[in-house]
Amino acid sequence: MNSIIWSKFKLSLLDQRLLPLEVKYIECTSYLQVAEAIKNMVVRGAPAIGIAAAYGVVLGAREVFSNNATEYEKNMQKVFETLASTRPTAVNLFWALNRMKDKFYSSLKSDLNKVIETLEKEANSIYLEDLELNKKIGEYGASLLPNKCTVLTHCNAGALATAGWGTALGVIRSAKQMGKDIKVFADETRPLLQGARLTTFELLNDGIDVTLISDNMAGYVMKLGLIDAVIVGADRIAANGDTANKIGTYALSVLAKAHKIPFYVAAPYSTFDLNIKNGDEIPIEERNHDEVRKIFDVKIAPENVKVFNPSFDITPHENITAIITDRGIIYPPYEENIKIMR
Ligand SMILES: CSC[C@H]1O[C@H](OP(=O)(O)O)[C@H](O)[C@@H]1O
Repeated sequence: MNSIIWSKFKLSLLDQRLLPLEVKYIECTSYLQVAEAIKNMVVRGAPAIGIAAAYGVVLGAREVFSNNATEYEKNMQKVFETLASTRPTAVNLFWALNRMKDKFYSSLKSDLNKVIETLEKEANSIYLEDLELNKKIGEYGASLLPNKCTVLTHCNAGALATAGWGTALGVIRSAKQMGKDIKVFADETRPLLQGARLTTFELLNDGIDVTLISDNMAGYVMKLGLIDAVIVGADRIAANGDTANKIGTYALSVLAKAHKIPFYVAAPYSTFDLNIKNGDEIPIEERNHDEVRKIFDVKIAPENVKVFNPSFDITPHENITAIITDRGIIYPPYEENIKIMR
């Protein structure tokens, strides 16, 4: 099931807020609609956010087109700024927008009338490249797993969070494809339940054995000896290997370390931000408090209760056994070995 479908100047986004209860696409014909969709998590997942924003630039380039290059450049600055302001943590958003910005300025100089066509080609290549990256991540990661293995994962780092196949779930898919006996425990992942709603949905659709647990069960499941490895996705990886991922990932890494269970991060090169030294520099998005007070709009807490709702946390590189990438598996010392991602 594609989370993102582009057809000439219309971007259809699978409304992931409704899954698994309803399959519905939101059709965007304006960059402002794409920005809203990213902000409201219609589309979510670091690579998917970057891909959607890239197509948002294509729509914007058509909406604000001007035959006057200076005016067009000014108009497009607003498009880039609007899309960049949607969510702060996943570096893939800024990576994709920078690629589109470079293409815009280079094509502006060559042929004003070819700008939109050039941008559409770039957005398509970002989409198709992500699919290839995920397959490579899958192959490298699957080689790490024993023939019979139970993996715990958190949130959704699957086909719905990417152009397809997935990063953490891509490793699981590739391992199954290699004939390995893979079972999965999926954390529900409060507050928006990407694990319960999206990961189980994907894995059941693929016939992969998945057991849903609430987040607070992870430690006990590890203590019972049911977990052989933890594999999660990422939203931004710093130059020392510190990794931003869905809230709850840090706690999982501490539990895995305590139980001597390997903890893997799976991510493409577009998730690395080697301009920042460590995780302290990664902006952590804080989201609407009702995301914690409600589930599917049903109140589960007093409406006037105070809430703290960080959408991500930082897993220190010391807790990460290895980072599985499209260029190979990176082991500590990360500051040295992460250089293959430059
Ligand atoms: C393949 S990266 C997916 C990554 O993005 C998720 O966050 P969100 O659902 O808020 O976009 C989560 O951190 C996943 O690991």
